[in-house]
Amino acid sequence: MAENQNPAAPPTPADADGASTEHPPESPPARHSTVRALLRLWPYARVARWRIAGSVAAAGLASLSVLAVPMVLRRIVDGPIAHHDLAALRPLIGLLLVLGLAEAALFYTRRVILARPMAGVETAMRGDLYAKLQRLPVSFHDRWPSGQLLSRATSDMFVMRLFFVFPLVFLIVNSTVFVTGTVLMFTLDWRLALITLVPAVPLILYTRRFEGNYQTASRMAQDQNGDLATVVEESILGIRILKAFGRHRSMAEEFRQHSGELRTTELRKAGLLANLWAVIVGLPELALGCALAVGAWQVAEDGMSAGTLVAFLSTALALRWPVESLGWLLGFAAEAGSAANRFFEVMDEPEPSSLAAAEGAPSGAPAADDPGIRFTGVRFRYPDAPEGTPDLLTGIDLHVRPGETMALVGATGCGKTTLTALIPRLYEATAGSITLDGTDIRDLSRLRLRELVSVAFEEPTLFSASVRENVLMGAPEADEERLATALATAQAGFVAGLPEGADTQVGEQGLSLSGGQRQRLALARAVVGDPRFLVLDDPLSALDVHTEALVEQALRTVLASTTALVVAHRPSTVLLADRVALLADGRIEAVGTHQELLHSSPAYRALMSGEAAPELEGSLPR
Ligand SMILES: Nc1ncnc2c1ncn2[C@@H]1O[C@H](COP(=O)(O)OP(=O)(O)OP(=O)(O)O)[C@@H](O)[C@H]1O
Repeated sequence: MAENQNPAAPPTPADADGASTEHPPESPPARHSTVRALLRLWPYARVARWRIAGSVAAAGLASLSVLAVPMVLRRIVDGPIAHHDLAALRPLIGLLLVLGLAEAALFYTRRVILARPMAGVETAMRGDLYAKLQRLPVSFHDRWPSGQLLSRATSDMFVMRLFFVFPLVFLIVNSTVFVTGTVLMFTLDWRLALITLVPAVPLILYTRRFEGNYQTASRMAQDQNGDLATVVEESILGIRILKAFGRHRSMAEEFRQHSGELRTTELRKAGLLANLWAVIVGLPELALGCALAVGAWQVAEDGMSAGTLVAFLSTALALRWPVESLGWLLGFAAEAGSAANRFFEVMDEPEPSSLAAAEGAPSGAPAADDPGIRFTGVRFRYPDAPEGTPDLLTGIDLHVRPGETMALVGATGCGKTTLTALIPRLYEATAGSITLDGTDIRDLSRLRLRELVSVAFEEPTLFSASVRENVLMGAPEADEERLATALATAQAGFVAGLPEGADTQVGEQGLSLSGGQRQRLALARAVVGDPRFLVLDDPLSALDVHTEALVEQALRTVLASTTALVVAHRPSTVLLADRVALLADGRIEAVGTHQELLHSSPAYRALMSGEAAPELEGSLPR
C-alpha cells in the first residue's frame, strides 16, 4: 500500500531539481497545449511502449487488488463475524494477506520495468537536442541565452522522463480504478454512490481551471530557472572581470532578484496546488461523511447489511488516493507539458536548409574555373538587427586571387568580422554569392566546406582538453610532424615547456594559458590542416611585436600555397598581405597594395594615419 497511500511522497519536478529551464525568445505556449506537447514525445517513448503497458498493467492489477479488499471485508462481516464462524474466517484473512502481498509485489514490478528503458529515452532525447544545437546556425545561438539551453538539456529532460515513469502510468491507472470503484459502489448501493459522487462536478470544473493556471505558472518558473542559470553561468565565466571591477555585489544583487522572482512563482505554484488539494480532499470527505450517516441509518432500519456498508465505505476510502493524487498528477503533467514545449521550441527551429541539404551533396573538389575567393553582390543583415536599420553589408564585390593574402581593413564595427564569418557559413549571406575556386559555398557539403576553409578568431576558443586535441581539431588525421609544424608556424614553442608538453590539459576554455598563448594555439589549429583557404580575424592581436613578426615570417610559408583573407587592425598585420581591401559603408571601397591605397584612398590614409609606423612604410608589400 505504501506507494499509493502516501500522496505527499512523490517528488515534484521543482522539488527534485532546483534548476529548470529556459526563456524562449518568442511567445509562451498556448494554454492547452500540454496534451499535444506530451503526445509529441511519443516517438521517443515508443521504444518503451511494452514496458509502459506492462507498468500500467502491474499498477492497475495492484490497484484492483486494493479494490478487492472491501469485497472480502463484506464477506467477513456478513459471514464469519455475523455467524460467529471462526473457521470460515481463516481462509478470508489468508485471502486478505495474499491481496496485500500481491499489491506490494505488483507495485515493485511497476517501478523496476520502467526505470531502465526510460533512462534510455532520456538519453536519446538529450542526444537529439545536443545534435540539434550543434546543427543550428550561429544566429540561433546569438539569440538564445546559453543558460536557457543548458537547463533545457538537463532539468527539462528529467521532468519529461519522470512523467513517463510515474504520472503517466498513474493517470491511466487511477482513472481506471476510479471508474471501476465507482461501478462497484453503485453495485453495492446506488443511493450512497450518488451522494459520494456529488462533488465530482465542482471538482472537474475546479480542476480544469487549475490546469490552465498551473501550466502558466510552471512555464514561468521554468523560464525564470533558465534566466537564473544564465546569470550563474555568466558570473562564473566572467569571475575575473567581476572581481577586477568589484562588480560581484551588483551581480549578486541580480542573482538575488532572479532568485526572488523564481521563489515567488514557486510559491504561487505551491498555493495553487494547496488550494486544489484542499478542494480535492475536503469535498469528497464531506460527501463521504454524508454517505456514512445515510448508510448507518439504512443499516439501523435494516435497509442494508453492515457488511455492505463496510464494503461501501472501504471502497470509497480506496478511491481517495486516485482522487487526491489527481492534484499533483495534473501538476506534474503540466510541468512535463511545458518542459516538452520548451524542448520542441528548440527542436522545431529551422536549420539552414541548403546547408542541411548539402550534407548529402558530393564533396568533390570545387571547379577551378574561377580560382580564389569571390564575393559577388553580397549583402547581409543580422536576423536580430533592429527594424529599420540598414543592411550591414550592402553589396560586397571582392576577389581574393588564388595563393594571395588579402588584408581586410576598415573602421571598427564596419563589419569585417561579419564578412569573414560568411565564408565558413557561420552566417548566411542575405543576398549575393560567395564562391571558392568557382563553386558556390552553398553547393558544398558542410564537411567539404570545413575541409577547405580554416578559421582563427581574435577571441581564441579552446576546450577543456589537451593542447594536442585542441590543435588537431583542425585536422584530426594529422600526424605528429604536422602538429609540430603547425605549432612551430604559430610560434607556439611554449608548448614544449608545459608540464606534459602537447598532452597538457589547458583547463576550461584554456584559461590556464595566457591570451597570446591561446591565440597561437588557435592559429596552429587553423593551419594544421594545410587548408586551401584561410580566414584569420586579427589572430595576432595579443602578441608582442617581436613574436608577431616571427609568426608572420612563418605564416608566409603557409600562406604561399593558401588563399587567405586576414582582418587586420595593425599595420604590422597589413604587411603580411599582398593586397588590402578597405571596407566602408557596407562595401569594398578600395582594393590595392598598401602603397597604392595610401596614395589613392584618402579614407585608407585616414584609417592608417593613426597607426602606420614610419619604419614599416618602407617595407610594405608591393
Ligand atoms: N550577432 C550579432 N547580432 C547583431 N548585430 C551584430 C552581431 N554581431 C555583430 N553585430 C553588429 O554588427 C556590426 C559589425 O560587427 P563586426 O564585429 O563585424 O565589426 P568589425 O568591423 O569586425 O569590428 P572590430 O574592428 O571592432 O572588430 C557591429 O555594429 C555589431 O554591433
